[in-house]
Amino acid sequence: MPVRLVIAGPDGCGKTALLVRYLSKRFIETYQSGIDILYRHRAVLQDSTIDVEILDTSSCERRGFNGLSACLSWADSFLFVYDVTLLDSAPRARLFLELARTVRDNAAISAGSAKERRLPAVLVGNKTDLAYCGHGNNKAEMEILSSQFRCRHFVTSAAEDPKIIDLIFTGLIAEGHLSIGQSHSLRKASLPGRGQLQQQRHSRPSMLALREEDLMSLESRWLPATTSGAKKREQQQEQQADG
Ligand SMILES: Nc1nc2c(ncn2[C@@H]2O[C@H](COP(=O)(O)OP(=O)(O)OP(=O)(O)O)[C@@H](O)[C@H]2O)c(=O)[nH]1
Repeated sequence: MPVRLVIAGPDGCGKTALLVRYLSKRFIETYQSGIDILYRHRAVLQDSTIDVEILDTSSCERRGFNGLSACLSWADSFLFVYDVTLLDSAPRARLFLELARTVRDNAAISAGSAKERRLPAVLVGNKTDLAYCGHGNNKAEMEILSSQFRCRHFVTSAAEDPKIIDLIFTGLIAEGHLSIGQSHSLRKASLPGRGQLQQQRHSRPSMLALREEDLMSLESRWLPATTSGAKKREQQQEQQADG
């Protein structure tokens, strides 16, 4: 049974760059954007090989709460990426973590299992090589978040830090592999195939039933944060282009 890993985060934070760096050891300037891609990979960890499926998501915030929930409920572990140069990363990362927490808790309730003590997730701040562009000063907030959700936190650069990226992915795969026996009943059986993933990007696939109050409190915060985040990023990109 392969370990399933989902990579999520705001547009352009470097999700694909991190994954490509891990898989190919290379950094490429331009990647295809706007589609989900499922990678199948065989990881070698301490003399054993582990099959891994890694879903590189796109347009996470625009697809909204339900679309992202469906991906999260498929996975064994999560990698949430944020861009260290942006000011509004902490509240946006919190939404991703809260959504993952809600999905996992509801899956545990449905399966009659105990809720997990810690989230099988890693929070990764990317683009440290661009910190001169105006570091979002998120570090303390991110540390608080990672301790609240009991997940690890790293800052790195897909452009410059291949060793840390390798450690992040191999650690998460090893963790997923260890926990798979306990938690596989919490997963959804399947994810749409690659072609369908592209077609269904903005649709609302079936998902685990979420409690009404969780849904309202999370979804109401999800949409405004998305809009303001996208606006700020556009403004920052314009400023960088002008400068
Ligand atoms: N300088 C620098 N640029 C980076 C780094 N990581 C990614 N980038 C650049 O940031 C841009 C976006 O990277 P992607 O990997 O496509 O980001 P993404 O999160 O997959 O984007 P979407 O698929 O649109 O959500 C690309 O131009 C990358 O080359 C980094 O660590 N340093």
